[in-house]
Amino acid sequence: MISVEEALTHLFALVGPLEFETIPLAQASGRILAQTVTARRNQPPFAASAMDGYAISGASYPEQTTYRVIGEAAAGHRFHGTAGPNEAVRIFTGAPMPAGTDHVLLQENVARQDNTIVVTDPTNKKSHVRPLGGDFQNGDQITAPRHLRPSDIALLAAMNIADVPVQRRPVVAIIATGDELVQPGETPGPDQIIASNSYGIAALLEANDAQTRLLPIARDTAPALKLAFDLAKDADLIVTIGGASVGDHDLVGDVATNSGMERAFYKIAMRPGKPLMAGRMGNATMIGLPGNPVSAMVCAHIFLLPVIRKMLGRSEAAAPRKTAQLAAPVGPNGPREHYMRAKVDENGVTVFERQDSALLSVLADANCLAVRPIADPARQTGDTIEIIAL
Ligand SMILES: Nc1nc2c(c(=O)[nH]1)N[C@H]1C(S)=C(S)[C@@H](COP(=O)(O)OP(=O)(O)OC[C@H]3O[C@@H](n4cnc5c(N)ncnc54)[C@H](O)[C@@H]3O)O[C@H]1N2
Ligand code: MOO
Repeated sequence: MISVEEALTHLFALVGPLEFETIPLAQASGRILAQTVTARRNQPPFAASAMDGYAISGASYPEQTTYRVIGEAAAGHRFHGTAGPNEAVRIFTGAPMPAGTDHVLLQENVARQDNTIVVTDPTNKKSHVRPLGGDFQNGDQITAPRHLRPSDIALLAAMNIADVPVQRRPVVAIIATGDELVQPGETPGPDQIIASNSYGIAALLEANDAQTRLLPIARDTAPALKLAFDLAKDADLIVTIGGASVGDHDLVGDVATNSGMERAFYKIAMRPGKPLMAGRMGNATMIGLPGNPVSAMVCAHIFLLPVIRKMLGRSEAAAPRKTAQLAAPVGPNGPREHYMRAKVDENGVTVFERQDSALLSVLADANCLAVRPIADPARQTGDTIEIIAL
C-alpha cells in the first residue's frame, strides 16, 4: 500500500493541463481563463460626466455663479462646440465632457431660468468627472489562469473581448458497476439498491468545472465492463465505482488491464478508500474508486478534484487543509490515514461516532473531513487537528 501523498504524486504524473478553447463571452462565467487577455481600449474612452447637471470650466468656479447654457451633451451624443469661461453645457451621466469644461455642477445645486443657470449651492466642489482610462487603459491585462466570476465577465465585456480563451473542461466518464444497482427512479429488485455514488460524484465534478457523462450501469461481468470501457474511451478521465476490492465479483482491475490499462498503483493506506486504483488507458486516465458510497465520495474529494484542477491548468495541489480545535476527544488511529466525517462550527470540530463507509446520511451531516495521520494517538478536547472542508 502506498500513502495518499504518493498516490497523488502518481496521479499528477498521469495528467497534464488540457488545451484551451475559445468560447463566446456569454458562456464564460465559471470557466478558467487560459490565456492572459489585453484591453485594446480605454474605459471610459473619454473624460465623462459622473452626474446629471451642467459642464463648466472648474477654473472659474466657485467665484463665478452665473453661466449661459449653450448646448447639450448626453451619453452617446457629445457636444461638438467649445464652452467659454462663463458658459455651461447641459450634461448627463456618461456623456463626454465638452471641450473647455472639466467640472460638472449638479443640477440639484443650480437654478435654471431659460438659458441661464445660477449656482444655488457652491459648497459642492467635487468635479464629478471620470477621467479618460480611469477604469482601465489600453494594454491593461486580466491574467490567466483565473476563475471567471460574473464581475470578470462584465470587465471582459467592457474591454470588448467577445471571445474568451478558456481551459477546456475535462470530460469525465463515470461508470457505476454492480449487479445490485439500479438507477434512481427505477424499481429495485429485492436484492438491489439504488446507484448513488455516480450521482454524487457527477455533482461534485460538475461543480468543479468538469463535464461528466454518466454511463449505463455495468453489470459484474467482464463483457459488460469491457463494453463500458469501450464507451468511455474518448473521455479525458474514466472513473469507475465499485468492483475494486478482492471479492470474486470485483472485476474492474482485471478487465481494465485487459482493456489496455497500464496501472500506476493499487491500494492506498487510507480510510476510507483503500482499494483505489489508477493508470493510463489509451488517451485517458483511469481512476477506479471503491464502491462503498462514502469511500467513493471521499476519494473524489482527495484525488479526483486535484486531478481535475491540474487538467484545468491549475498547479498541483492536494485538497486544501485548515487547522481547528477538537470540540470532543477522539480515539487513536490505526495504520491508514483516516478521513473522518466531522462537523466544524464555532465550538470546534466534532468527529462523528459512526464512521462506516456505507453511511451517506452521516456524510451528508458532515461539513468537513477530520484528517488523522497514520498511528495518531488519541486526541483530547482542544487539541489541534487538520480538516478538509466538504
Ligand atoms: N476481504 C476484504 N473485503 C473487503 C476489503 C478488503 O480489503 N478485504 N475492502 C473493503 C473496502 S475498504 C471497501 S471500500 C470495499 C470496496 O469494494 P469494491 O470497490 O469492490 O466495491 P463493491 O464491492 O462493488 O461495493 C461495495 C459496496 O458499495 C456499494 N456500491 C457499489 N457501487 C455503488 C454505487 N454506484 N452506488 C451506491 N452503492 C454502491 C455496493 O452495493 C456495496 O455495498 O470492499 C471492502 N471489502
Ligand atoms: O477503505 Mo473502504 O474504502 O474503508 O470503506
